[in-house]
Amino acid sequence: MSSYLSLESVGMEFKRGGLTSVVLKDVDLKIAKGEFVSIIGHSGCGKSTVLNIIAGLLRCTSGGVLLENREVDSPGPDRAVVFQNHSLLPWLTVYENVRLGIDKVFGRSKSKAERHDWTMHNLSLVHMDHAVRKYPEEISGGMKQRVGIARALAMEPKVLLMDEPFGALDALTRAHLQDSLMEIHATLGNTVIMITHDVDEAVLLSDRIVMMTNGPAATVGEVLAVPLPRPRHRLALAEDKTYVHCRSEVLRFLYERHRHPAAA
Ligand SMILES: Nc1ncnc2c1ncn2[C@@H]1O[C@H](COP(=O)(O)OP(=O)(O)OP(=O)(O)O)[C@@H](O)[C@H]1O
Repeated sequence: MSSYLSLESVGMEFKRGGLTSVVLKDVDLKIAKGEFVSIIGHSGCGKSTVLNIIAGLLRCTSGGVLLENREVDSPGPDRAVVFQNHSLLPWLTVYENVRLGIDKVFGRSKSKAERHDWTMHNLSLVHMDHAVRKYPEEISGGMKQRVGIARALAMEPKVLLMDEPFGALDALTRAHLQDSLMEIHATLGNTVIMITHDVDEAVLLSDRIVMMTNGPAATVGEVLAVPLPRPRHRLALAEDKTYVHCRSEVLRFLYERHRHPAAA
């Protein structure tokens, strides 16, 4: 069966001077359309490297990535990335930051009025349509991440790639953004791959959690399905048996079966 996105025996080596370091080895993963997948693993195991290979920002040294059966070998608007620290252009307003990418990708296919509407639509998806005239320095960290997500969604990517998107935010803001992301995923049905260090975040948001072994030569250790119905509500889940079980499975993987060498 062919999958929507597939990583086939992906390997990555970095060469520096005469030294070669094997970061990833035989990473195999198949992701279905509309699936929400989290990648979790100890610091430095290679999560960002996996994401950057899918994004086309890095080329793997063996194996390959297929999206709808076509090989991924360069960045493209079909794979939008949201990083931990927002990458908004400080001299542009919230509106202009989102509009810029829309003009670039849809300059020919959408009229000016349609591009305006599309900008506003995506800003309202992340509840930022009230701040269109503000500059990045005038809004909070959480708001900047919202705008970054709007900018990524506006590309209508086939896959939304998120590298610890909420890692720099306080717990409350993080919870709000997680709820918004679940809402967006429910509305648009996008395929999402998210790196996180937060076990609760992984269980709350994901259909499956990919747990990576420690490097060097890191690979997929285990994949945990999260069979919780949606919509999911954090308060109701706190004592839900399936939730608690998934949470402890991930913790067990990280702290028993694949304890970080630095902590051993
Ligand atoms: N361009 C590069 N050249 C050499 N080594 C690299 C390069 N990029 C990453 N690495 C190495 O690859 C390994 C994996 O890095 P990566 O950033 O993918 O890990 P990570 O799991 O995302 O870490 P963290 O959770 O701390 O963000 C690290 O040992 C890192 O030093």
